Amino acid sequence: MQSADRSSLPRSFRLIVSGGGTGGHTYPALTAVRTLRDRFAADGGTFDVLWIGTVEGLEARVAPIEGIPFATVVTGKIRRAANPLKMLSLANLRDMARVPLGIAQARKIIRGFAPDVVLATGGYVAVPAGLAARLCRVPLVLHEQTVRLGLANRRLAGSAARVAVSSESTLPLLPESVRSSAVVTGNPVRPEVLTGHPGKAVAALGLTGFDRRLPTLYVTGGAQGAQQINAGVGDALPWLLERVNVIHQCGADNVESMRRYAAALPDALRGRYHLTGFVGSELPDVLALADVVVSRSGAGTLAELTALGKPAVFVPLASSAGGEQAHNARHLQEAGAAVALLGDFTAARLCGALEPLLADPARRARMAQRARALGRPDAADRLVEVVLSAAT
Ligand SMILES: CC(=O)N[C@H]1[C@@H](OP(=O)(O)OP(=O)(O)OC[C@H]2O[C@@H](n3ccc(=O)[nH]c3=O)[C@H](O)[C@@H]2O)O[C@H](CO)[C@@H](O)[C@@H]1O
Repeated sequence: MQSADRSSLPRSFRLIVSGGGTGGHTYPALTAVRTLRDRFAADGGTFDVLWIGTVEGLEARVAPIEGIPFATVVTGKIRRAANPLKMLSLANLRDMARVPLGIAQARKIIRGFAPDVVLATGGYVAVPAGLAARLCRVPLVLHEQTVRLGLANRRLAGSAARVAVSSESTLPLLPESVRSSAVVTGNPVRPEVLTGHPGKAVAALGLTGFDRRLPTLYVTGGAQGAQQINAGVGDALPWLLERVNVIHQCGADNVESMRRYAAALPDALRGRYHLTGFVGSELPDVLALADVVVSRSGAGTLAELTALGKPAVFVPLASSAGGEQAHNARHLQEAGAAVALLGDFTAARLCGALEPLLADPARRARMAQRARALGRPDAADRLVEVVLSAAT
C-alpha cells in the first residue's frame, strides 16, 4: 500500500484531542498525537497538544505516561436499548443531564488552549468536547474506527469539518451531508505493535515451559477479557495444549476463576499455558510470537492483526453496537483472512476452527497473507494529513 503524501508542516500547530474510554478509541488518538509530535520534532516546528478525557477512562492513564497534558470533563454514558422508551431510564436521563456541564467545561478548556483543530476519536467524552469545538468555531475532525458510525460520532457528524473513517465500506453508510467531507484513512495502529520480537515475549513472560516445536496461540478478550471466550478456552485446554502453546489474556477480574482450569491440567501440559489478566508493554512481542490468534473482533484489535498479518479466529461480542463486531469478523472471513465463529460459541467449535490452522502451516501462511492485504500500516500518516488540512 502506498504511504500517504506528506504536506509541508506549518511552523506551529496546536491540537486538542478527545476520545477514549476503551482502547479502541484511546490508541488511535494516541497514535495520531505521537505521529504529529514526531513530524514536528523532525521538522523543527512547534507542536502543542492537550487531551480532553474523563477521570475513569483508559486515556487518563495513557496520556500522562506519554507526557501529554490532560484535562478532564464530565460526560454521560448513554445506554443503548432496543426499545426507545427504555432509553429514557433514570440512569440515562441523569447522564444526559451531565452533558451540558461537560460542554461548558470543554468550552472553557478550548477557549484557554486555542487549538487550531480538535480531533475526536469517539467514546462518550468526545461528545462534549466535539460540541464545544463547534461553539468555539474550531475545526472539528472526527475519526471513526468501526464500519458504522459509533454513537458519539453520529451525534457529532453534523458539526465536523472532516470525517476520517477506517474502511471504504463506511462511506455509503454515512449521512449524505457528511459523505462529501469523508476520507478513508484506516485505523491507526501504535507503531511499536508492528515491531515486536518473539524471543522478548519468551523472556519477559518467563515462558520456559513452552514447547518451541509447537506453534503458539494468543487468546485475547480485549482489555476487560471476555468470559465467553474464557469458558470455551478453559474447556478446550487439554485438547489445545497437546497441539499448541497458549498465552491467554483473560481480563484482570477473571484470573482467579481461570486458574482452576490450569490447576486441573496434567503436569506435562501445564507449562505450555500462560495466563495473564492484561498484556501491557509486552503486547508487540506477544503478537510477534503468536502463530494464531483467538480474539473478539473490536476495531482496534482487527487493525493490529491485519497490519501484522496474523491468522485469526474471531468470536465477536454479540451485543456490540449494531452487531458491529460480527460484521467485522464476517468481512475478514469473506476475504479469507480469518475464521468467524458467529452464533453459539463452544469449546468444540473453537477446536474445530483451530484444528486445520494448527495442523497446516501453509494454510496459516495463506490466511496471514490475506489478512495483511487488508491492513493499513499508514493510517496514522493519513489521519494526521486530514487533521493538518482542517486547520483554517
Ligand atoms: C465492548 C465494546 O464496545 N467494544 C468496542 C470497543 O472495543 P475495545 O476498545 O474494547 O477493543 P478494540 O479491539 O477496539 O481495542 C482493544 C485494544 O486494547 C489492546 N489490548 C487488549 C488487551 C490487552 O491485554 N492489552 C492490550 O493492549 C488491543 O491490542 C487493542 O489495541 O471499541 C472498538 C472501536 O470503536 C469497537 O470496535 C468495539 O466493538
